[in-house]
Amino acid sequence: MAKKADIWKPIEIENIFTGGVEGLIGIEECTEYDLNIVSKKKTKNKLPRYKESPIKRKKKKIDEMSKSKSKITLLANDLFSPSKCGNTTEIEEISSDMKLKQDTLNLEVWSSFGLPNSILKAIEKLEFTQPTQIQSLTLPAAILGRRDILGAAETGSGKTLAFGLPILAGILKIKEQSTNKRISDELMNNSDSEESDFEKAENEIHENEMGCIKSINNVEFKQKVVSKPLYALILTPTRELAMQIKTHLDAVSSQIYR
Ligand SMILES: Nc1ncnc2c1ncn2[C@@H]1O[C@H](COP(=O)(O)OP(=O)(O)OP(=O)(O)O)[C@@H](O)[C@H]1O
Repeated sequence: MAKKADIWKPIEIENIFTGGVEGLIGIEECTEYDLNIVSKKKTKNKLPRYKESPIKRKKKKIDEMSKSKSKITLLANDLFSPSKCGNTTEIEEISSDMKLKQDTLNLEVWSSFGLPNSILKAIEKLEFTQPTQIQSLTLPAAILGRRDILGAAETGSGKTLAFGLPILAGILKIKEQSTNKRISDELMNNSDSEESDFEKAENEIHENEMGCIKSINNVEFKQKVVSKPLYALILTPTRELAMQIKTHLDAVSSQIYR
């Protein structure tokens, strides 16, 4: 890991909330990063040799960016604040390890971020052999450090999985905990244990249920509320982006439950 510096900075949120929430909400931003825009020569009279789908183009771009460390120099040396997370030695080890392995194709670097095995398998199946830079910087902080992160990186740099994988990892953890609890309850009560309403609702959920919603003004809610737990809510400025994120996270989660 590069030298420690205060690159992630707390954002003052005074005057936004009227008290009573101190310590509950904290936002940090990373401002000191460079985007080295690679200028492209104008090809006025030249037609493109071939056309690729936008997804293929993005994936290709990601592969190129993962190989070339110089294109985005996004440094976040203070991913984990020692006061909040404690074990900085472990974090530094992970990060330096990560740097060494960045050019090689293996899953060790992904697993050093604390991702569960099922997600690692999904990543392998999707052939995301190494994380992109924004993913390397955010995943350990979000999963191991349980930090809230405000990150920025250029389009096509892999931001969706940077926030999506911690969400999926968190959901898997909740599900694992509730399964363990159910098993231990059953053992304790010699089976026949009553499920709580929450557990019942949770069990009704299709394993891979993800959806896009659109907002409509002045909606009247019907009395009957479906009591399914909401594990995560991702808000996007456009419906197109919501669909893109859903497709992307579906691609990972469908591999998890295969
Ligand atoms: N680690 C990775 N290795 C290879 N491909 C990846 C990796 N992470 C993401 N991708 C692929 O790169 C493409 C772009 O990723 P993504 O859509 O997350 O970028 P983004 O930064 O969110 O872009 P935008 O700003 O346009 O929303 C997707 O097709 C995705 O499948």
